[in-house]
Amino acid sequence: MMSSAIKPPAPAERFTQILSVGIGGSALGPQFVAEALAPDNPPLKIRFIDNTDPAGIDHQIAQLGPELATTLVIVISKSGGTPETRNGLLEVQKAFREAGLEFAKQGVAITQENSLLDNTARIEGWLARFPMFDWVGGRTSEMSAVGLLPAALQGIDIKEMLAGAALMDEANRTTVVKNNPAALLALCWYWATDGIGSKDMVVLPYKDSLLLFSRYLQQLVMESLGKEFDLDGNRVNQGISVYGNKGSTDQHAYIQQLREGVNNFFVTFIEVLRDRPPGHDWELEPGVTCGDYLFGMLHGTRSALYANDRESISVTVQEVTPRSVGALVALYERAVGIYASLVNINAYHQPGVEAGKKAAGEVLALQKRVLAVLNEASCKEPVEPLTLEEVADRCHASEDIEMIFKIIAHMAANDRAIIAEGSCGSPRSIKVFLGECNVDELYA
Ligand SMILES: O=P(O)(O)OC[C@H]1O[C@](O)(CO)[C@@H](O)[C@@H]1O
Repeated sequence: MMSSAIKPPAPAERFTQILSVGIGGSALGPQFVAEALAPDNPPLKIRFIDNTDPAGIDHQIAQLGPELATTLVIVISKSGGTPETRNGLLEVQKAFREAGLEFAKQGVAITQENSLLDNTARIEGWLARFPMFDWVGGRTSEMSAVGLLPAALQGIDIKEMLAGAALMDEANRTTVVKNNPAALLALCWYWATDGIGSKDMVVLPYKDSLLLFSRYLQQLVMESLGKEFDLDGNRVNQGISVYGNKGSTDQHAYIQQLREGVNNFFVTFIEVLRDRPPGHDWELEPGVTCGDYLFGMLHGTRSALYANDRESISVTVQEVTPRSVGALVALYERAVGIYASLVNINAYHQPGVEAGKKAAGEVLALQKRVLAVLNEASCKEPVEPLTLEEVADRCHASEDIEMIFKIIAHMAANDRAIIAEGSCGSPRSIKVFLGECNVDELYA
């Protein structure tokens, strides 16, 4: 990539679209950068599968239609074992098989060497594999192959992104705090939130192309700073909540509450000085352009909030370019690191996420037991529809009866279980069985 060997294709070359499969730090940076910087008619248009929602995946694949044949699929996962990403890959591979296409010729993996994904891509002979390094965190991977490969293929100048990030890093190396942008930002967060996350960070870029900045920052800040224990093992429940969208759009949504409601936030205004590329501006009323209105809205809101004791930070960039976006990414990555040091926590792990993943695994394991019990009862002659209590008893999981109900309701909604009596609106009334008896199938 750095040698510029990777270029977007010329028209009528082999690929026309990119389908990126990844989640969290393996999706949010590329999504933000595509929205911020991709040209209006990129050489390769990018779309994302970033969830294990089957309908969402179907929607992306349906929208590709016959262009699946000319779609480069980039599967991104640092660990190479994230279930949502694995499921997205399996769904896409199924779509390729059904279309009579060979996935390996169009698949690219970005992952740590020897991960499950890396080994799959190697054994199946995918088009290419790009390494992710252990020391690059998922949420700080935008400037690695994770962000740079999709960006380069969309015709975005990745050398300029890196140059912007490098300039910002340079500025952040000074030990003179008032000249160090990341240290200043981190100190502002500390000041605004009393160093305990007492207020939320509302991120408001006044520029449509920066719409996804707040989503990107949400993971960067909250997954890094939201920690139960500090580095000395004290329970601290640290973190700063992040939300936002864009101005002035949000002025017509929730700014009313920010100005007059509960004072539990600070705003970060992202101001972009250049409204349009040179030579395209015009005055829609004497002396005033459309961009002047945006400028007025930003500064009007900022003053109105200030007048009511609501604090804000303003970050100003000249224009939205690969260089300024690279600089913004580096600024926030460093500010998060510095803030973590200020409050004595580890910004670079995420133990809390593991709890949810483990619990999801337990739900799926319970579902297999429920299926085994229902299968046995459904294979009887005549079929034996079971109540919730009966299913729970036979699963030896009476304490999980609510979860068993959820599992059955989900299966019934997807035609994988049949409600013989009662309705899901009144759980104790239902009797359930499977439409088919799968004698040969081993569910447990
Ligand atoms: O890149 P991976 O390993 O698939 O992980 C995806 C995301 O999952 C997390 O581990 C937990 O949400 C994030 O830190 C990470 O960005």
